[in-house]
Amino acid sequence: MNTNVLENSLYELIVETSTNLPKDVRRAIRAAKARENAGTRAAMSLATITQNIQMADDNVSPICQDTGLPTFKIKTPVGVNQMEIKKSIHSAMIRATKDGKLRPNSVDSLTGENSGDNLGLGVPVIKFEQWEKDDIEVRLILKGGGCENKNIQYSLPCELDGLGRAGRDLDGIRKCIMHSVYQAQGQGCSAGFIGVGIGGDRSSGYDLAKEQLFRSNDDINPHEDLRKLEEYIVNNANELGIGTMGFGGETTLLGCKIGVMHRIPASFFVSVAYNCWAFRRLGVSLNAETGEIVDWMYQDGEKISFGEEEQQPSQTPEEAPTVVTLQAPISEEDIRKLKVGDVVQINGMMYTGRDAIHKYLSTNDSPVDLNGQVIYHCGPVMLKDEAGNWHVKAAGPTTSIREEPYQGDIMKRFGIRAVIGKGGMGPKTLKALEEHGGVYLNAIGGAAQYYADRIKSVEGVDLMQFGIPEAMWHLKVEGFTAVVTMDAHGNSLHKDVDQSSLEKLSQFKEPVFS
Ligand SMILES: O=C(O)C[C@H](O)C(=O)O
Ligand code: SF4
Repeated sequence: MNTNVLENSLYELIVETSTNLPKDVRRAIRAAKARENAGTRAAMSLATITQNIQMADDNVSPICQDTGLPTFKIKTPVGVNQMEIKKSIHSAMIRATKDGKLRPNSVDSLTGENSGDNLGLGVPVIKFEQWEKDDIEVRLILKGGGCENKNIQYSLPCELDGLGRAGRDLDGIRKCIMHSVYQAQGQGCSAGFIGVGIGGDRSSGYDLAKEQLFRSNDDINPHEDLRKLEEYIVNNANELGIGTMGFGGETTLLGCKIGVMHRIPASFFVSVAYNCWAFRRLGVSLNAETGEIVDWMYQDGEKISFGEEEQQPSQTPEEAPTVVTLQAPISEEDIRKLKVGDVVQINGMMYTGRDAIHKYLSTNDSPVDLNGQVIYHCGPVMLKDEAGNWHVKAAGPTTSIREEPYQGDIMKRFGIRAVIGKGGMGPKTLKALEEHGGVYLNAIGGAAQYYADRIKSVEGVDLMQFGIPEAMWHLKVEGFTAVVTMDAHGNSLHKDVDQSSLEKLSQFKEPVFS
């Protein structure tokens, strides 16, 4: 096999997977958009999502800045050199990272050092299998961290919030899956897709769950009980009212695929792999002699483009939210005027800060004056040009709840007035927002192209020792739009949606499959 051709084919697979959402996923998102009522937060969020999908297509740039943990699943005919394929994957990954199609995402778990090229111990994940066919099949999923963190594994029997006892039967499984959707709230960038593995042990159960994410969203489960369960879950999970980004709404779940395997008598696991709407998985068939791509997977049917006319749903004046323009630095008085539900448009500076920065600021001084400023929970994809200037390639929000232990104290200590992220924060931050005069602003998770477009220049960077995604980038923005979901008056949309969805979950307590 010609290794250059093979490397090019794998490079193409990586770039397409990161930038071009598969057709089955696009169909599900389009259907969800059609279900939302015009003017609601869910409809506006879905309009941003579809606009972002289109921008990623047009710019050939990452749909989401978190290009995830790459997992390759490969089937080869007998006699193909698997070590050669592995080497070509590694060089294709390095190239895709240099070209800004992947974020440098591989971090040493002990030192925190980013390898810079997306390679590392166990990264990327590559799994080989042999088969009888003549072609090589390579499937790739780029699974982001926010949704991965919402995976959950149940050991039956167990007691579940809102649902009571889940026993070792089909109905207990049903309860676990309903609960898994509830517990993800908006933090895995709903509306999501779930893969479920029934049985196995803790590791093979999760493998089976992830295997389901490689099924086409439109396929029909040949196992009749599982087909019924999949249908039940998609229909009823959408009654939970969590909605896009956890803002409330008609669609919470876009797909559910369930697989089953045997278990040993003492164990009964139900493992759920949650994937965000930015469901990046594709596959190719390669000619085993030449390494050329002969076919693409998941690409049946018409390609759905999300054109201009679809972008903004029409709004009646009374439904339209209040839009407030903020110029950073922002005064306490202006912040206290904001209420949950307001839409803000930010102009001026914002500073990125995520996990490493929050930990750092809890015991160190800030490299810049943050008084009145805005912190953006974001780990962007950045590229340096030949003149040494940085450019933003993708820059959506990251899950904020991870900063809950630090956020309130840091806001007070440095005088920060607003934090932007996604998925909301908890009671400690809510209390600090009230005491100090601060707001939490929710941006649309995954909309990395949409937000990159609002960033007009990169004015500087600090704490680069933490690596590109974790450094503190100084960004100048214009018209950066986000929704107030936690205000300085003790209100939190996240708390409200959590409570109302728990009440709705409890309506699914009675047995269905007994
Ligand atoms: O790492 C990121 O940029 C985002 C992450 O995927 C998240 O959802 O929190
Ligand atoms: S930010 Fe959201 S869309 Fe992007 S990888 Fe994380 S969970 Fe997925």
